[in-house]
Amino acid sequence: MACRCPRSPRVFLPFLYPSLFAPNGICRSSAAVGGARRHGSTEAAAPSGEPVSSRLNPAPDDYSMPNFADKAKLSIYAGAGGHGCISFLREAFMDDGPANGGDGGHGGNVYIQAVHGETSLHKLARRKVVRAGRGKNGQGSSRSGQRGEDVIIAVPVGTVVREISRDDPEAPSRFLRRRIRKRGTLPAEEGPDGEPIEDPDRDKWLLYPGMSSTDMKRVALPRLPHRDRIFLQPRAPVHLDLSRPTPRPILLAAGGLGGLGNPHFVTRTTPKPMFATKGERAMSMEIELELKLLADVGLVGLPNAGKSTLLRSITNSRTRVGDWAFTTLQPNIGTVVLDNNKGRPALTSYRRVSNAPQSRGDPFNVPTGPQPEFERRTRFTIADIPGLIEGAHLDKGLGIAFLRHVERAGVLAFVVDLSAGNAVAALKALWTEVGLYAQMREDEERERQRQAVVDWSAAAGTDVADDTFWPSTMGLGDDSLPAAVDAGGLHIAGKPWFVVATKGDLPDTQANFEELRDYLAAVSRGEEPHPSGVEGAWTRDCTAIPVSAINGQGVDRVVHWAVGLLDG
Ligand SMILES: Nc1nc2c(ncn2[C@@H]2O[C@H](COP(=O)(O)OP(=O)(O)OP(=O)(O)O)[C@@H](O)[C@H]2O)c(=O)[nH]1
Ligand SMILES: [Mg+2]
Repeated sequence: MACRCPRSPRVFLPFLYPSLFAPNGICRSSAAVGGARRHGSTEAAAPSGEPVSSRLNPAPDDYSMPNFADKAKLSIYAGAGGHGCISFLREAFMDDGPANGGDGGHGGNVYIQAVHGETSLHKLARRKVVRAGRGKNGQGSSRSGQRGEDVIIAVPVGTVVREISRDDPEAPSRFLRRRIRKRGTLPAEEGPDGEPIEDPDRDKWLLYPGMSSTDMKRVALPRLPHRDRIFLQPRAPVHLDLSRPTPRPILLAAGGLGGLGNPHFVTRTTPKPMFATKGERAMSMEIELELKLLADVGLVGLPNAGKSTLLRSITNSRTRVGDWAFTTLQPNIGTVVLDNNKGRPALTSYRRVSNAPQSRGDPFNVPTGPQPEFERRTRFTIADIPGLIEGAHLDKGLGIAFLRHVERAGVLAFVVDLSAGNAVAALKALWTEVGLYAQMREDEERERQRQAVVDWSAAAGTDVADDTFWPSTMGLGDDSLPAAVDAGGLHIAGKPWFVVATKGDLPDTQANFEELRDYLAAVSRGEEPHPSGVEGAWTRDCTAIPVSAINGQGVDRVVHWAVGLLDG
């Protein structure tokens, strides 16, 4: 019986209806599979004329697609402190015993920690709200309330955390209290008509519920005792660049202090205090998380150039491959194993181990004895991102935002299809987009730094003492962007790079390759400017490696060359 599925344009079929191409698909027709999927493929054909699927030339439905998100916005709420308790001992023959109200428990803190094993922010993007536990109220018989539960937000290594806003309801009264402590009393001009303004701490007290309203008005409350915070709230705005795993969680929002029970206020004149303090209200914060994958080599290319096939050919990745543009819709990371510790390594490579102190204010930079300067590299990672098209910076195609995942790569590999027009023009177009992306990032970073100069400390509820302890901007990586903010695009153009010329197996590609090779030789000699046009960019040894990734030919050279550049 004839297939009842309409014959759509071949290019879109596998993308929209991969099930039609499944080995057991209902409407699978050999014409559709053989024709739509293969673009100039040189693979062996079965006697029926249908191409043989292989790992490097897989069916469109033969791929793995883990959940992935590289951005997330979170509202985080620290826990409020539990209230102190007003209670008196009651026992047989003692109906009016001493005060024995317990203290309230402190609120839970919210921390963040970069850990290996996390690869995406999709769970956090869905979660949206993170709340630490509230401290429990104190109880009679001097029983203190339980502390609220802490929450640790686990993020992948490579995550940048930015504070958007914070709300600390305790900040104004903490600020006033600090001034009172400094000057002894509130300045007269701060009250209306020169009257001293009402005690800002009045609403911090809990009064015994059995008191009459007149007693409540008349009760003489002592001065709120000064209490040091156990956890110092980081200064606003928080900016963390977690480009390494953090050995300990980093505090984002500190929980409120628990209230004090009535025994704290026993004095000779007030032996039976009918009051206790409330727990502090919790602070909340809006943060933005941005994941910049940390791969050693980043693949950059036009759509359909063969990036994913190349990744499959040198790693065990199961990224999707297809003969249409934008097959890849999210970044994929593959690992090239140089030494699986089972015999002779494929390649001997050493990577430099940084002994230098980590950048600005890293509180975890505890030297742990002498370290070797080099260590053996047993593997390296490659990131494959969606294809870039000309005008991607104007949001054409999938835009240029995915370049953030190769921004921190040690080496860039430009993948150019030799069968798809002039390779030199393609390379220049790619570099133009990369250059514009670099410019955009630097502008963004400059703007962010300009905003961070504003002193938010009083209004934002910062604990003054923590200025000395915790810088608002902390980079845990040597390559964090702020250092390169005035780099004029060099933070990307300064990286070592090379070109992988794919589909070399197709006819009439040799002349194209030779033109590309001659152009790169001229760039290396300094006769041609760097394709991005950036002054001082890396042009030391620009080369093009011809490969036929679909047949696995020439790809070993890509690995060797990449390792050579990574080793420096
Ligand atoms: N003949 C030949 N075809 C290749 C080669 N490399 C890839 N292809 C084919 O080119 C098409 C596109 O390959 P992909 O690896 O999906 O290309 P991509 O650059 O990842 O594409 P996007 O994900 O859309 O950016 C597929 O049909 C591959 O089979 C090659 O070396 N030779
Ligand atoms: Mg792809």
